[in-house]
Amino acid sequence: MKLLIRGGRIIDPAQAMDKVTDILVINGKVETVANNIEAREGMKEIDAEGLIVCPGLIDVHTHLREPGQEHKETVFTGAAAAAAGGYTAVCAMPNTDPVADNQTVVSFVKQRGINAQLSRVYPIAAITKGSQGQELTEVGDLVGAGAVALSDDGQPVMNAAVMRRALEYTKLFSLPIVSHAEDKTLSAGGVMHEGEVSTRLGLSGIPALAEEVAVMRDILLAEATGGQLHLAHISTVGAVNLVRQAKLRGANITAEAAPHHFSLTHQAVDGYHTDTKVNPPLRTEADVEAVIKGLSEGTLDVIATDHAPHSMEEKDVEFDLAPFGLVGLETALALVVSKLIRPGHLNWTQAVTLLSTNPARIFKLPGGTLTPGSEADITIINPDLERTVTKELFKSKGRNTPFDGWKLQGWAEYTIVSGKIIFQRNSKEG
Ligand SMILES: NC(=O)N[C@@H](CC(=O)O)C(=O)O
Ligand SMILES: [Zn+2]
Ligand SMILES: [Zn+2]
Repeated sequence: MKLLIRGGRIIDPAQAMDKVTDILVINGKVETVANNIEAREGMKEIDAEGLIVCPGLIDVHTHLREPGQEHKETVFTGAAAAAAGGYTAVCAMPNTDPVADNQTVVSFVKQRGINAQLSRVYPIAAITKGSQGQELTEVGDLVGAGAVALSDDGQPVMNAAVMRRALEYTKLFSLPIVSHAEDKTLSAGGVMHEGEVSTRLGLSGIPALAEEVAVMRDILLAEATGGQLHLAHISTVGAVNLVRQAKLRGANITAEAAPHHFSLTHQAVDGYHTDTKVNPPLRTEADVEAVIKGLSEGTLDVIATDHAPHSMEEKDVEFDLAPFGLVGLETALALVVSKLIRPGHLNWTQAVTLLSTNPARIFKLPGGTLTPGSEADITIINPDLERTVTKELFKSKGRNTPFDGWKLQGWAEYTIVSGKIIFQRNSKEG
């Protein structure tokens, strides 16, 4: 199998490359990146003129809902959504039913991912049994079954002693601990950001402090243990500042932010649309600016979707009762291009670093570069293509997006895994 991608703008931050050239893929691996590669018989060719060619996007924070909640999403539909969004790999969060806290569920998710033959699926296993926050899981077994990180995402690990032991123990396996940083005693009962909008709408608030207290605790535990901490969905000014200060001290931590936290504020909740109900909640304008600054200066290392599909029936209830979460795989890239690159907050090298290079490095995954010999996981992006987000066209089963009807620029044209095209944009769908 040979694939020649011709004349694209290749952006590979891992080798400080940003140039218009060709790339040849043989047997699933990048063979060469060079000018004027000669086309040979039996080679498939892609004309990438005017397009961006970069290492495949990797989402380190996806909820796939299988096993147990297949009406919301399956590994197959989630991996198809990922492919359509330009992602060549996703890390699947363990808050399934049952929870991925044992080898059986972890290998099941991994195998489902292999069977789908779409984007790669890397399971994340639970930190504690049942994600109940009490008893640690068997890390060695979980790593053996294919877990690439541990997380109780959806729930914080409220017990600091448990988190301390988890950070200590996973050091042996060089495994990141992904923290859903939320102090439940501060967030309890809240359904949106605590501020002027929650007061006006009469909804109970989740204060920024609920995130910041937990972020600070986890940073202290990471510094004390030397464990590898990755902070999920950072959303407040204070949390960005805490991460920045910790990094200046040399702490072994990384952090991510989600597209909805740089694209929307709590004002979007006005109207009580439950597709704006997400945890952590949509915050203030100042928080959005801090997240954007954090991404542009490198305080935040990763853009991750926190793709959290729910069914229409579950979301079609009063705001207080709806589950938290929104889908993100099929809008993330266009939001990065439209909200960060076009306005000049990020350049393309920074965007690819946040979407591919850093995710691969932090979670120690294949891909993340187009250096010869590496996996041919490649995303080809049309930076100028403008489309209207149409949730009915999502490959995901989830329709819970606050971005439906938005006109956005910058969409994946091709998603390639191991040299195989797993997604190609249909020109009719635009
Ligand atoms: N983000 C969300 O609002 N929901 C996530 C859980 C989580 O990421 O905390 C979910 O699993 O639905
Ligand atoms: Zn979470
Ligand atoms: Zn999540």
